[in-house]
Amino acid sequence: MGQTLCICSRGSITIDNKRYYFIQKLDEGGFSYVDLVEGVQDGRFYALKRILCHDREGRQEAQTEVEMHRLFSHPNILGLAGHTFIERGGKSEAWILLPYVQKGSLWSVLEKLRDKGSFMPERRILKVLQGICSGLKAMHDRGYAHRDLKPTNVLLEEDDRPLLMDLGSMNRSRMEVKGTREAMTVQDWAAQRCTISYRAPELFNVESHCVIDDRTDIWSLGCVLYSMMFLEGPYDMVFQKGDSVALAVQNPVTIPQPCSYSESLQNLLSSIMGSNPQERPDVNWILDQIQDMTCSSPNTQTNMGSRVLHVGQSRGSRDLNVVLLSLARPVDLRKTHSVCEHMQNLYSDKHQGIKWY
Ligand SMILES: Nc1ncnc2c1ncn2[C@@H]1O[C@H](COP(=O)(O)OP(=O)(O)OP(=O)(O)O)[C@@H](O)[C@H]1O
Repeated sequence: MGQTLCICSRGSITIDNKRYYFIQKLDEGGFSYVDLVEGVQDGRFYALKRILCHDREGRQEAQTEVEMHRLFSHPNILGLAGHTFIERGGKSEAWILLPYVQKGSLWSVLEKLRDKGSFMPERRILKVLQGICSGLKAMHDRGYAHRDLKPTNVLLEEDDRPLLMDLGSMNRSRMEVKGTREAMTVQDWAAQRCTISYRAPELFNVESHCVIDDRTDIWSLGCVLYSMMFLEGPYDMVFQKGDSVALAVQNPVTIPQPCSYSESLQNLLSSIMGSNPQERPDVNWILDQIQDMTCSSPNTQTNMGSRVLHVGQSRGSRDLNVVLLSLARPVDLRKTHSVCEHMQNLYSDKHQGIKWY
């Protein structure tokens, strides 16, 4: 990537000999300002992330973020369009040019649903989760961990394809901690770089002799899944009330009840969010679960116009209880019957009887 940049009077910048017009401010992160710019040559929109580097270490961190973007060419990881460093008054600023994703972050989508009093259907959750896991798998397979996975760091394309972004906290996934001093260094680093309400329990009190690995991302993934289900992070309220997140994450996650999502999804959430990292699954196992659930879970919005609200089994019974919500129009009755037939086929192997309500 070239190092040339000029700021012209008409509000344009040049990176790698290509000019971009400034359009408007987009957002502000904890470490950066993000602007919308338009390529003069290609007419495309880009997000320009500007990071103020206070010292040599800050510059190195920004350089690492650039390198992490370059390392991956994956449909679920945001690519890099260009970058440069500019020096001003003894300080440097990293300018990272990224493809602009108009729909914005997963968090902004969840906020809109919450404002409308709506929710995210299970099938949609599974689709987004699968994409996030595919991006994570690419990172973990190459020995890296994201370390700051959260709904504001996932962008959603128009077709709901998620893109992992903000690779500024990424590092090698395996960190071997030998002694109290190293433990404190890792803990202080996590306090700065891993968002508190999505931070894995083992990063709050790092033990003197331990291995931190990519399962910190799995914890954060659980928090992202929880956010999609309940439109807020599991520890958002704890943090907002000023209570201790470090303490709260030691207990098993509480799933608000009644919950309209399938038991499989609730179980998946509980297994992902194990406080003990040794008991947390890896991303491959989660991808397998999602695959199974996508193929077999009937507790989703169907394209037949009816919605299965609940599937469950009474204790000690082989009967399956199904609560089916049919849309009110008469035409949907026929469709409801086809959902029943479909489910009868799905479950006939495993269950002697299905009770419909
Ligand atoms: N390519 C993009 N397309 C659209 N919006 C973007 C893009 N990149 C960043 N943004 C917006 O800017 C916000 C901040 O970006 P980013 O998370 O990279 O900054 P940050 O300073 O590292 O933030 P933090 O560390 O607080 O998460 C994002 O949450 C998103 O709303």
